[in-house]
Amino acid sequence: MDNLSLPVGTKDQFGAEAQLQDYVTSQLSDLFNHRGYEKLKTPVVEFASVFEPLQADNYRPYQMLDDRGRTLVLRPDLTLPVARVMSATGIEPPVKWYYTGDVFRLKKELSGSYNQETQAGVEIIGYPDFKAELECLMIALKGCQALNISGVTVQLGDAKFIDSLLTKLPLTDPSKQELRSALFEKNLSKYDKLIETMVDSKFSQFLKEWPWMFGTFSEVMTKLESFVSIPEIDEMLQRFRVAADFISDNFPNVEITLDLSMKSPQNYYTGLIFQGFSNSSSEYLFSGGRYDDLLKNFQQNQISAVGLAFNVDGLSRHLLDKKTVAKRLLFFNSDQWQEAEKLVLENQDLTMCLATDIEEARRIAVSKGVELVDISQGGKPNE
Ligand SMILES: N[C@@H](Cc1c[nH]c[nH+]1)C(=O)O
Repeated sequence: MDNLSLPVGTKDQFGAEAQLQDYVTSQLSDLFNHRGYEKLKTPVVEFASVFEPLQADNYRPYQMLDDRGRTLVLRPDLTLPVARVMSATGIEPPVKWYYTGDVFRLKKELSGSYNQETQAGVEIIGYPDFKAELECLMIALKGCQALNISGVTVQLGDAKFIDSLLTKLPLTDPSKQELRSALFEKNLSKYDKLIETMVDSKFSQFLKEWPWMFGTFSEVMTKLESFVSIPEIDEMLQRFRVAADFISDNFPNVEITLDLSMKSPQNYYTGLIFQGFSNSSSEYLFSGGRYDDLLKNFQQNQISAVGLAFNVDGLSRHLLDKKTVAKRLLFFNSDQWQEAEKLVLENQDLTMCLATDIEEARRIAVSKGVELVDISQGGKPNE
């Protein structure tokens, strides 16, 4: 029956999984609040044009028409609406926003991922200094700390690394595009063929190693430092060093990796990009970066911006593996409400059993595999 099934890529959530999402969102909102961020709420439905700057392949949105025939979408991203708000309202930067909400990204069928994801994030608008990136890294890692997530790795990269290098290569534009996609797809036979023509270039050694330019921060940096120096790239390396020192000074247990052949997670990034992972899952915990040009899609003026979003579902699943203590059931008579109410308030692991009689209460306790506490005969629960 169709009315019992859900659209592909969606799911119902209940019990601990759904509650943990609330917990994660509230812990993160507390963190944002304490650091002086202001809340911003935008609609779930927006005009499709707001999201034009996104990578079409990754972010196919759910579409619909309004009553005037204009195309609307369920938002596939929460950063673009912030840029729209800034441009539409004329709110003066600098400003630090936070938000929590769902994004909708149509994934390939059978990909195993869901099309609705909950995010909680911040956007720092109007601060060009690298302090803004460091503040985002601080929030990302403090958030993980507040949720007790251990074994965190931060992967650093730069959205402009690939293009800065490609512009220096003696290749035609179409070949540069091909080289870029061969690198992203890790299609080494295609990649090797494309770099064959550049054996005599001063970049030849680097080009050979490029697909392997990922790994622990110190390994990749050591490799990089031995290659030709290019001013734009030297600046990026300097930023990587500052970010890595900042992370290790403040979070000595966090691992740092560098990936210089990865595709930027979002088209709109223009500088440092970072993503967090835990050693027990391949899902990202948080993802962010600098996006100085995004507001130009909505207005004349360029405004500096950096932000990040936490993957609330991923973080909740992470916590779900560790927790879930079943509650004991408290059976009581209707004239014992006050007593039962007090006990439930005092004992966090007790929940009221609303059964009519003790037999029914016993059946429920057995079926749920939890302990039954019976005060209907005047007894007291053991604490
Ligand atoms: N919107 C980005 C995360 C981000 C927030 N701010 C900057 N980047 C994402 O969903 O991946």
